[in-house]
Amino acid sequence: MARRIDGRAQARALRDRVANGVARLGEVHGPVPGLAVVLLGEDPASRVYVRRKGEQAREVGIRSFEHCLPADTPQAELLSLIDALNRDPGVHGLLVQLPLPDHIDEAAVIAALDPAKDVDGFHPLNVGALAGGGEGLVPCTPLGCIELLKGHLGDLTGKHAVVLGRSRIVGRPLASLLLREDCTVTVAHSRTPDPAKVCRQGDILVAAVGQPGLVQGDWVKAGATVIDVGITRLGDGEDTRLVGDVDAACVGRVAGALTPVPGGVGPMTIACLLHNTLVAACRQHGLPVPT
Ligand SMILES: Nc1nc(=O)c2c([nH]1)NC[C@@H]1CN(c3ccc(C(=O)N[C@@H](CCC(=O)O)C(=O)O)cc3)C=[N+]21
Repeated sequence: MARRIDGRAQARALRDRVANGVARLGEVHGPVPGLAVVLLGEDPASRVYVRRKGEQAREVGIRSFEHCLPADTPQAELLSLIDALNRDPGVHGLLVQLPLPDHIDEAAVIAALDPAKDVDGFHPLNVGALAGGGEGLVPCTPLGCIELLKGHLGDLTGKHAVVLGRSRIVGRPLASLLLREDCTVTVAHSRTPDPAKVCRQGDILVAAVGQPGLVQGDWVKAGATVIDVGITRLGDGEDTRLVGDVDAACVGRVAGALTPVPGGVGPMTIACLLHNTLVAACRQHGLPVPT
């Protein structure tokens, strides 16, 4: 049976490190890091994440500002809120919850963020910095995947990593991060012929497509480390459950280690958001980033 990689425990450890970093900032009379989250509309799942981010931010000593606006908020109003938060010296990290309602131009909103406060790492300057090997802010979910992999495997040098999915938010930035860790990287996606055969080559396999149970036992090399990024809520009403992109029952018999859903990548994503907020606050004040 595959070992279960405990995302909750690793996320807790990362939050402890962030809390220490925040406390050390206080000792040198640095800023209290602040994180602003903007949410448009009533999507209940998004509200849960926003609340969770707020609670965990406060636990590590980060100030949390939540802006929940109605779904029909005009784009101009959203842009002027972003402008105000860009200028607010108490806000070091700024995140707009995605997806946005149809009448909003997502690219325009992301471009309006101050890249130094863009703790999601979605602004074109941060995307470019990551692709070019520079020092920007890195998207939280891919960063969480790297943390989980290093926590389990240690050094990733020379491992063949297969990323299933090429999204802007996970697949693409994760491929860049794995290259930075000196992996051999293959990206497979919806137009890849025989994706099972490609995935089977991976010492590391990361599934990030949002298709519940897509990855079966014969998609996985024996002993591989498998990270399941997909989080899909199945069912309705009272009777719902979260499922990943990996069919855990059969993959668990082949893989060496596997992240669960829930309790895997999700909690690490939030911990990395807090980490990015600390990093952003330090850089904005010209202070060294605690490690
Ligand atoms: N600008 C932006 N940045 C995001 O990072 C972002 C976003 N928009 N929009 C929505 C998605 C989704 N997302 C999750 C974060 C944590 C869990 C998480 O912690 N999940 C728990 C379970 C949560 C539950 O029980 O519902 C787990 O996997 O164990 C899930 C999903 C961040 N997102």
